[in-house]
Amino acid sequence: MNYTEQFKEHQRLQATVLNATPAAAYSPFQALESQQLLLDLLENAGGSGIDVQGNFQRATASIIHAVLYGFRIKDSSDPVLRTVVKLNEEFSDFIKVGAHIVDQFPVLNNLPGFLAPWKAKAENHYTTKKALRDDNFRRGTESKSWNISKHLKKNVEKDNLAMPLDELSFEVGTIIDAALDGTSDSLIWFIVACVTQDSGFIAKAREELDAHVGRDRLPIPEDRTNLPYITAIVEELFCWRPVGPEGVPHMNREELSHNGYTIPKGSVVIPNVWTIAREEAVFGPSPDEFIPDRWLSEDGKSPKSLPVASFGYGRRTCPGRHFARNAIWIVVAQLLWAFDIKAGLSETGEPTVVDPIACTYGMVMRALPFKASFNPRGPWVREIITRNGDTYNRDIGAMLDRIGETFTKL
Ligand code: HEM
Repeated sequence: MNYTEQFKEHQRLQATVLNATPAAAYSPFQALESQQLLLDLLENAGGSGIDVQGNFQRATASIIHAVLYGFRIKDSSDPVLRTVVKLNEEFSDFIKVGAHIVDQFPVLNNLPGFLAPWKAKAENHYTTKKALRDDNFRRGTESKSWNISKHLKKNVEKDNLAMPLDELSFEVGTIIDAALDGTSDSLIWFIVACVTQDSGFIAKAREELDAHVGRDRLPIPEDRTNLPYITAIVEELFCWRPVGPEGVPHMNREELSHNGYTIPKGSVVIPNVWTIAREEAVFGPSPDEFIPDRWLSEDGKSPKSLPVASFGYGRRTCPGRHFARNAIWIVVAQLLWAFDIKAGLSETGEPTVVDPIACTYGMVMRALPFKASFNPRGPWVREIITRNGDTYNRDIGAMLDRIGETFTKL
């Protein structure tokens, strides 16, 4: 969508539920799903390892579907989750610059459908997406407890905004699509970092966790100020493996001049996020190595503010960055607290070799499937993770209503 008044209206709505303050309200739910993830990983502990993708996708999908629509995703084969994953993959293929000849020659869009196969593909994509989004939005708005769909619908009606409900439904679905890949793929890259890049960062994180959290409870979001090294790990993750290394293409609305180059109005500008994240003058030496310490102040006691390109920039910067940071932070803290994470074993019992750069190409840089094993660091881990049983017996309606109450005070 162009940078129109209509687009700005959507951005304003997104800000009301995704800015730093509202985003903090979702932390209890993110912690709950992180705990469920630990339980799921614990189930497979001691074996030859598991394919990590399904578990991390499920956890992320469950957080976002719960807060946006009021229902959780309990299984990685859930049809709602599988449809979002498939649509995101299709979308990533569609928007590759030059993927279709019509991108170079827009006039070809006047051809009849049988000579323009991209039209049927796009139509089919849209129809599936709209049906899924409308169905989820209906579930959300008809649900008894608070959720973002209900909250936004109420605000659109209260403020008399000229936004039809199916446009709002599309808006909420866009947040789901945007949130799923970035968050789950960053977490999967974290596992790759644990398995392939440990030159001492795990021991350092454990030292911090043992000192401030101990072994009687899981880390919680409120521990964040005491755990700057965990924050440093998360920031390094965004830089080491930006999930969108080619950023998102933009078009400049005015002619620009940069470093002596003229960029004519209407050019497609593609930010090279990968290279920006490897700028030694900003991030220090060895940018290809996973070095969380570069994100710490000189005394090592607080995170250092460095620019992060992974979330985009300017007026289109990712509105979900606070949500993403919170969700990833709690999972990283709890995983490091709980497990020794190693590469999975082959059929003959040998550790498999995980290639730290094996990935998909397209809008999203996703680690290729690999196996990892998650073994509890000690007996206290199983005791604490299983202490309260399955998280599916929690009253999520009550949790969501508490988030709603927080919103009334914002
Ligand atoms: C590590 C996780 C994430 C990364 C790396 C990421 C990155 C990005 C990037 C690069 C953009 C495009 C910015 C541009 O156009 O320049 C974007 C857009 C967006 N992101 Fe994120 N994001 C992440 C997680 C999330 C989450 C958790 C949410 C919501 C809860 C979210 C919601 C959005 C939305 C709504 C847009 C705008 C989409 C549009 O314009 O249609 N993102 N994100």
